[in-house]
Amino acid sequence: MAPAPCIALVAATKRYGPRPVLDAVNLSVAQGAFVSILGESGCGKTTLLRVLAGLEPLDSGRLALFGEPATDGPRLLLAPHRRSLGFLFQDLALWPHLTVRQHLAFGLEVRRMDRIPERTADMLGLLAIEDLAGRYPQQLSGGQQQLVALGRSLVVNPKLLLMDEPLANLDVRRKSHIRNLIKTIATQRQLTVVYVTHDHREAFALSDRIAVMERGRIIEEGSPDELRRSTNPLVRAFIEPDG
Ligand SMILES: Nc1ncnc2c1ncn2[C@@H]1O[C@H](COP(=O)(O)OP(=O)(O)OP(=O)(O)O)[C@@H](O)[C@H]1O
Repeated sequence: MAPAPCIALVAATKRYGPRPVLDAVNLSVAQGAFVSILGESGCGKTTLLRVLAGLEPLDSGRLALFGEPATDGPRLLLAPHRRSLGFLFQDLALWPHLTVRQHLAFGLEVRRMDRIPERTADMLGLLAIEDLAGRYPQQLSGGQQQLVALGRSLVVNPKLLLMDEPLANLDVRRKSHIRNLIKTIATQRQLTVVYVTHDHREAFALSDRIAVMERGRIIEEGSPDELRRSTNPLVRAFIEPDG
């Protein structure tokens, strides 16, 4: 039997006002897949991630994670900390009073995981930030802060990683460094990744699958090759903005 999809979202609808921000969204993501959600500002990408993380209930529709019911309409059946996921949101939310090492150790302590010093040291090494371990966020560059936030989301060994524009605000060199790092770690650990971006180049470079969102709906979903061949004018306009 095929393993349950990592994410099975069915008819997810969410309103803050009269117009739905998520409008009957269906999304199925296989375990180990790297999926980008591509769409313009305000189309509902962040809201979708928040629903997956369990930070937002739905008005209607349902979500299962790894075959386990997680959200059923307004009811959260699995709390965020029980969803085996890591997230990296646009606002990095680093804590001014914690050092880099303490940021990495924090999630391990909360989850009462073992071997905290070893796991912390391994993550510092993987991200090549050992020399920053004793620094506070205000003593780090933007790119270094981004690495700390990435480390904090990965150190707890999530099965699913949710990323909301993790490369925004970085210069080209740092962008490419962190993008390669994310892809390598995701492949090595067979992580399932949902990666939100409005940059089609990023989505095509990283993903196995891309879902294009427009006004709260997924208007097309497929492999990068399938999307390149799409005849949907909205999709074409999005992937060829200059063409
Ligand atoms: N808590 C909220 N209350 C009211 N409206 C909200 C709330 N959160 C989001 N919205 C609205 O829902 C819509 C979708 O927002 P969302 O943040 O999901 O979009 P997005 O695609 O992630 O945009 P961006 O790329 O700019 O981050 C927007 O019109 C936004 O103003």
